[in-house]
Amino acid sequence: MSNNESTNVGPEEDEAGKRAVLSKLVSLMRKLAEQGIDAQSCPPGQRSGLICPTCEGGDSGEKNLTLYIYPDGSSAKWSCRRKCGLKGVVQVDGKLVSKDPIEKVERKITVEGIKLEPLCDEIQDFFAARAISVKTLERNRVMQKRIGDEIMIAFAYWQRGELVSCKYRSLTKKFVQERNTRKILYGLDDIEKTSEIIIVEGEIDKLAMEEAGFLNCVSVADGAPVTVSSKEIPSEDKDTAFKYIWNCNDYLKKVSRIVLATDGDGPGQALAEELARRLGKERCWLVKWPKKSEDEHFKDANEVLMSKGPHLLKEAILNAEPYPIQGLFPFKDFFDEIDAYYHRTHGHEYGVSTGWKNLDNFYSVVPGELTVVTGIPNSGKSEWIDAMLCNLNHSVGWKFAFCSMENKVRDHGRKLLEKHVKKPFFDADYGRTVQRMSAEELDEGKQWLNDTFYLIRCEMDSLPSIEWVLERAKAAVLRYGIRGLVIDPYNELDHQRTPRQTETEYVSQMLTKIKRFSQHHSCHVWFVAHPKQLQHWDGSAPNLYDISGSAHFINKCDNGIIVHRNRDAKAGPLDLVQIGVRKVRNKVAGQIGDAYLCYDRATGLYSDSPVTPEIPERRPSNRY
Ligand SMILES: Nc1ncnc2c1ncn2[C@@H]1O[C@H](COP(=O)(O)OP(=O)(O)OP(=O)(O)O)[C@@H](O)[C@H]1O
Repeated sequence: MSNNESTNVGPEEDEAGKRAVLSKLVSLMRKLAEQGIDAQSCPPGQRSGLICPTCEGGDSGEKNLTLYIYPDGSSAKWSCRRKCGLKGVVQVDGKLVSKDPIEKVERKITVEGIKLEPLCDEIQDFFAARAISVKTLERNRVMQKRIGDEIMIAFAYWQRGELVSCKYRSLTKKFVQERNTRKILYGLDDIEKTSEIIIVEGEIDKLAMEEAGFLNCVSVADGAPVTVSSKEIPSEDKDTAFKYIWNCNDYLKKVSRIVLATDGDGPGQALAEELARRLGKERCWLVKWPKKSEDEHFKDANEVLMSKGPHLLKEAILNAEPYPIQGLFPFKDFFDEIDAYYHRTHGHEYGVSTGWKNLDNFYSVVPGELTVVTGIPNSGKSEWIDAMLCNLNHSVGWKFAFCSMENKVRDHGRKLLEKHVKKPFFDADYGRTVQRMSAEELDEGKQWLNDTFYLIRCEMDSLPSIEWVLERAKAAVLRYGIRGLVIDPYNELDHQRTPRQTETEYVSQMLTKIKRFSQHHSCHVWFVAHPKQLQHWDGSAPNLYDISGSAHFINKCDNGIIVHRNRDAKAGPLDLVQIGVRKVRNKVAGQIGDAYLCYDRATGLYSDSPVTPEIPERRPSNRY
């Protein structure tokens, strides 16, 4: 109403209007009271919270019913925020428009009303053939009904002494259900006082369970879905296929252990999954039916009872396994792997020797691990890794992928060929002592290069991201069967961080990705990282903590190695190389310590050094 209109209304008319609204409100309150809603204290024009007359606010008795009375007193609407489904609208001059699905569909039935009869001999024989006793049939009040000229088994659905619904099954396996009755679980009263229950897929399976001594069993009311739904679980009022679960929630919510003994076929397992999704997987166990033959399992409880008897059925139920929860495993799921490890059937369980006896005690190469290699510039990190890969290829035939952005391909090829052929590529100064490799040796070497190494190179101007590199490495595992990946060096990758990400967080996440790749593909990764600019460097070997970027390199790697070479003729031979193993997570693979190798400039090969001199380390640390 506009301001103009309100000023035009006289005091008498105003009073008459108020009286009309009041009279409508009185009628409305009466109509609401008929619905069990006491709206006496609810002012019109605003939402009020009341206790729902259907669900009574659950155990906590909360005021979940929202009632709204229109300001003119002409009508009111309500809905319950709990999942009882009560909704409705009432008009003073019109009828109740109830939206309550239960009100609409629920029919009250009785044994006499739906004309149930005691079981005839034929049906008793049918059950006897299925190993179901008369005693069990009687306790479950299984009856029969004539529909047309057919006699059907009547499975009565009781709840606290009241007949709620009835399902009929002909001997030829046709099913009919009493229409417009409330859907509940079959045998519901049997689980009222138990904390452990069994859910089966059919009424006859419920009876079979009783023969095996389990009374605490219910059957679903409807059959099984064909597959598991890919959608979220619908809200209670829309979850029509599983209405029987929601309707029995008061019984089910008290239960701590639920054994799902649905059929072993696809739909039966889909039903188990749908039930577990609704009931909570953490309190569900799953039955695996025993074997029927070499490659077939029994389908359900009744089949096991008929073929193997009550003891085996009982055993199957007692052997139910915890329902699988994604990401949560019992240790026994890994026993095959542990056995294979113990018997060393996969190979390389102790790690593969790098090819140098001096290093065998400290470091060997285990598939699926991450080794971080550091050392000051020009210390020979790349040379040593290349030499090791050549050794690994010669000893166990492994293949590798290189992501080494600093190397020109032809230079890298030259260095690898020299190690393989054991001769210099050129007859330049560095190799004058040994004869140059022949053209034939080059050809054979090229073939070996091609069969052994794969190159991950970003042809674009931009630097590759770690994800980009790992994607190609994965392809190399699948296509060529590589067993190792070298990323050399770390600072040649694109390290764009999100605005809020610290370098530490970034490094941690990057290394997690690398480790996941290496473990998943059983592929060893060597990751070369440079140390920070060392101030006042005295020529000694750096420490793992000197790696530029973050301490995560040391924390996350399985092995940490420092390559260092002597550049002081007074301190020892100039070809002497120190391989400092500073971290070994897996004691099977090695231990902390130093090995000394000799470097041959002509061929780029390393050999075991006969001497083990003391080369002082910068900032000695007892951490690694
Ligand atoms: N012990 C050694 N004695 C003499 N020269 C060596 C020795 N080790 C490596 N070199 C030479 O040093 C050069 C650099 O080696 P390499 O590229 O492997 O070092 P790096 O530590 O990986 O260097 P950067 O950190 O710059 O990548 C190569 O020419 C190699 O032949």
